[in-house]
Amino acid sequence: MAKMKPIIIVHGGAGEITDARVPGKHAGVKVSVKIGYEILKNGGSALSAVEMAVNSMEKDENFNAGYGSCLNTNGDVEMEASIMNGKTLRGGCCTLIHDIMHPISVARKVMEKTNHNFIGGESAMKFASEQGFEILPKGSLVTGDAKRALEQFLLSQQRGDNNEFSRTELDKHEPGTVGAVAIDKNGNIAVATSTGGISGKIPGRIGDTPILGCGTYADNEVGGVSTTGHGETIMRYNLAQRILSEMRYRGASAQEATAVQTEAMTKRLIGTGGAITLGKNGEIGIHHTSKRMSWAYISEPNELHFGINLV
Ligand SMILES: NC(=O)C[C@H](N)C(=O)O
Repeated sequence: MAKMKPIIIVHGGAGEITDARVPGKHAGVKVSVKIGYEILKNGGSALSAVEMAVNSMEKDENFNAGYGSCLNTNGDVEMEASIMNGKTLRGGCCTLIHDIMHPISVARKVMEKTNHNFIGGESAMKFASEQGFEILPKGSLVTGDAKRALEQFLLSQQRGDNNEFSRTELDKHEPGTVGAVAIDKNGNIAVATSTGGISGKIPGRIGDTPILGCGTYADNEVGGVSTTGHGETIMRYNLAQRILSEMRYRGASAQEATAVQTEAMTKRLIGTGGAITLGKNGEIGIHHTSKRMSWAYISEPNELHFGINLV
């Protein structure tokens, strides 16, 4: 296969994102994308690059994944993640994970060590433990910010100003899902997305992030997409798959497809979100209908770009 120039793009979540949160977001996505690019530059696989890029944001409390995840109504963390290999179209997904720092690595094990795509709940916890993942003491991933976000949610519910879509105020307190899309020197594409979901979710709620075609999709023949935003909306719209279809069947560029489909989703279903996309030749797409979405990418030769506002 022809040698490709490696490239990686990451996101740190779509939402309201207050000014106070911007520096932490910028710092976190920059660290993440550098880790991923270093792997690609040294000949590593796109899969390892996206996994490690996401790992770095999972342990950073500026993001809603791993440590710092949003809390459900019981005040507990329930996380979910998915990873996909664009060469084989194999995917690994997990949900209802708790007390594990790196759900994306559990997802990778599901992909590589089982004949299945998706494992959830206590069986997924058992699987993770058998695979050697450390199960942290209960509550280890809960941060003060996540507790405050849940308090805001409960208050807004009492006030009755919390409908399905208008989470604008709530959003300000949430730190944002994480994702990464990469192409390695062999032209293989991989995508990874990891989240704590949304504050005040019903225990057991499953969102878009662990679902292939919604939160994550990779296909070497077209490209890769990782999404973030209102999960119920993204799931119903199949946002990642729609962006890739726009590229495959209409010949749209990665940027055009990402913008057209993200806008169309919000127009049709109200809920907002965003996506990062790489076309199979390394073209970039970044768009969001939320106020902000933090992102960063590095392409040859070592050029780092990052941002958070719509351009
Ligand atoms: N901030 C996010 O992207 C949340 C995630 N999409 C969910 O609804 O679970």
